[in-house]
Amino acid sequence: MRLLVTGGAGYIGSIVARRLLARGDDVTVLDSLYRGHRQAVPEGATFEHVDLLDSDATRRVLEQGFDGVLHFAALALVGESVARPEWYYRGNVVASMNLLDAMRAAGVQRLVCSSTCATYGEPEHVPISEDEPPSPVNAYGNSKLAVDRMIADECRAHGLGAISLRYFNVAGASGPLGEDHEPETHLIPLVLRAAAGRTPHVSVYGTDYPTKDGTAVRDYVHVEDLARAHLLALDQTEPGGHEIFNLGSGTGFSVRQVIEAARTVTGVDIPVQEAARRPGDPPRLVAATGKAHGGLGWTPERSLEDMVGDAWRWHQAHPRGY
Ligand SMILES: NC(=O)c1ccc[n+]([C@@H]2O[C@H](COP(=O)([O-])OP(=O)(O)OC[C@H]3O[C@@H](n4cnc5c(N)ncnc54)[C@H](O)[C@@H]3O)[C@@H](O)[C@H]2O)c1
Ligand SMILES: O=c1ccn([C@@H]2O[C@H](COP(=O)(O)OP(=O)(O)O[C@H]3O[C@H](CO)[C@H](O)[C@H](O)[C@H]3O)[C@@H](O)[C@H]2O)c(=O)[nH]1
Repeated sequence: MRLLVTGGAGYIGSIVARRLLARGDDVTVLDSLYRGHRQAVPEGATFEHVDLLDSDATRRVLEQGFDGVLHFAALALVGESVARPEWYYRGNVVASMNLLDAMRAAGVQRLVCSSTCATYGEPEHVPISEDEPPSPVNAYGNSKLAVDRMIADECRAHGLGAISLRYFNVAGASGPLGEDHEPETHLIPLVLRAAAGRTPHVSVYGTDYPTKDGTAVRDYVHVEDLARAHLLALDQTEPGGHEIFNLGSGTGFSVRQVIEAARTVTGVDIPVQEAARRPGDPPRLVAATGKAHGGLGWTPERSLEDMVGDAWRWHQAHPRGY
């Protein structure tokens, strides 16, 4: 297939793009490089240095003709979204609207879009199924939910076939590609920075959560397992249909358990500093896995130790990132 990958210079998009190339697809990466890295665009992909907020440039890229789009490009920092919500509505909602306009004009009929468990906010039922009413608690989640709804309406009105994949906590690396965010806010890369001695300690945000050890629980999924789900989703879009799938392992790990796994993998007694809760962090987010298993035929295969181990190897090979 001829595919466009928006955000393909970023963490998850680059790894999915590499996998698509490996199965023989023709891949174009569109990225503004605002948060991504030119070096992360996999060899063999065509690169378009374009911002989705530039509607004319976006339209010109789509006019090249594609069988489908995988849409990863987004702003994705919860804290930043609370401080600057207008960036998030523009960068996620307006940018995605420009993409849909350009796809419609060019007659592109397949879309797989990155969504997030942040759309559920602080859910009433955990494990979280796709039927849980969305109720985001920050502008990031609100903007991503708006994108999912916009896509659903586009499908109904204009016959697009789309799948929104709601990732839980993505981690790990894949060959030459890994996680290099600046600023970095995610737990696993920060734990590994402390293990490498780049920071004096890792902070544990909140030790008074109603969980087994008092720290927040998340559902971690390996980026390679996630990449495989995208390939399955791409082949299952139905004209006029929009489906949502939660992507997680179904198992929750606390912050302390993640740090313990990193101590085992690295052999370093990683220093920890207990700190206050990070505002807006729910106590426990774990995916219900039934719909992705039944509907996509997807089950994650890699463990927390695999994620931490692969991220550690990547970190050691790229101590300063790309
Ligand atoms: N990392 C996670 O744990 C996680 C969890 C849930 C959902 N997601 C979603 O997955 C997607 C990818 O996340 P990531 O961690 O790889 O992020 P990332 O920041 O590494 O990658 C995003 C890429 O999009 C590009 N981009 C942003 N705005 C753009 C624009 N207007 N035009 C063109 N390019 C633009 C950035 O330059 C960057 O390369 C996002 O949509 C995010 O919301 C990520
Ligand atoms: O230095 C740190 C960093 C994080 N944490 C804790 O570790 C857990 C995981 O935090 P991350 O920042 O790694 O991930 P989040 O669960 O906050 O965020 C993830 O889920 C969000 C939805 O809630 C978004 O989709 C986001 O893109 C995705 O990375 C949280 O309880 C957080 O408080 C720490 O204790 N110390």
